[in-house]
Amino acid sequence: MSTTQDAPREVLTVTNLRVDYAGAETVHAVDDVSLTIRRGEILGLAGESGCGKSTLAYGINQLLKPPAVIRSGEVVFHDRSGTDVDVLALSGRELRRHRWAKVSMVFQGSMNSLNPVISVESQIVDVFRTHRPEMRKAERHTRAQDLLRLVGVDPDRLSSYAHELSGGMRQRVMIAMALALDPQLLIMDEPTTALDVVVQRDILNEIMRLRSDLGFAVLFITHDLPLLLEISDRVAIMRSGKILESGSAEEIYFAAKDPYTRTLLRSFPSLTGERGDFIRTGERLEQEVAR
Ligand SMILES: Nc1ncnc2c1ncn2[C@@H]1O[C@H](COP(=O)(O)OP(=O)(O)OP(=O)(O)O)[C@@H](O)[C@H]1O
Repeated sequence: MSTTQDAPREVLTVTNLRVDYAGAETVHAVDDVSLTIRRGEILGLAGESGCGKSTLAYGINQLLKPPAVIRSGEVVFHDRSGTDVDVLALSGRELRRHRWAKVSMVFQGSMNSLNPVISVESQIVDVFRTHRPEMRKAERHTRAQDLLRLVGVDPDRLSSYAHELSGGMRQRVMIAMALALDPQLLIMDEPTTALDVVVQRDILNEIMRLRSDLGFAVLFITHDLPLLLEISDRVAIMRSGKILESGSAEEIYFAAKDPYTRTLLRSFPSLTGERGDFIRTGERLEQEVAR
């Protein structure tokens, strides 16, 4: 576990964040959002396409590019050392360091961002060369092997190139890279959507196992509410740039307050049928993978 006893309970606080896309017609993509991510939890963010989930995720990690404009608000990262970091005030080297080492991201398309002409090892090792220049070559190699093992990929694959790996393996490599510097928060934006169901389940199991072994928090973004209810400790529902409500997965499932959340729940037959009795512990995930 990487958390220390004195580490703050929260890992990230977003307060009144507003992000617009400027243009002929301004889009208020994130509209006065406040949310807290607790250390070590999986916070699920659900909402229909276009509601602003990705804009919020990019905003949290200061990855937004024009025409996106952060109008107001604050994003504070609470480091395990006890230091608070004003993320939106970071720039240059400080910001790059923050992104890999403190908060890292895995996207749906991440697996396609592996460089096709560089081996898996060189790409993982690059993270260490940049961020841990003091590491010796042998140490970088051992750590790269460990990381692949951690995400369920044979370390022999270090010498492979992206085209020699399946989609699932490539996404696992991206998760390994995201974990390379022991971040305290992992933002995952539809990380398994492009994969087939069995591979998706496998990787989700892995993420849950790693989370409990390593203690990082996860902001998990998807439009797939049933999946989110299964894996999340808490769930936040987003619509038209706003967080409508948030609560434990059980609260959202059994006692959603907002009519929109109830409509969203009803729109997934798997949640209302016999198989909808979700079990969040991961047991069902394992059963499904075993089947
Ligand atoms: N580059 C851009 N320029 C203008 N508007 C944009 C841009 N990117 C996103 N938007 C708009 O901002 C709003 C939020 O988009 P965003 O991609 O954050 O939503 P989302 O919930 O992540 O959707 P999806 O699940 O489809 O990725 C949408 O109305 C979208 O059309």
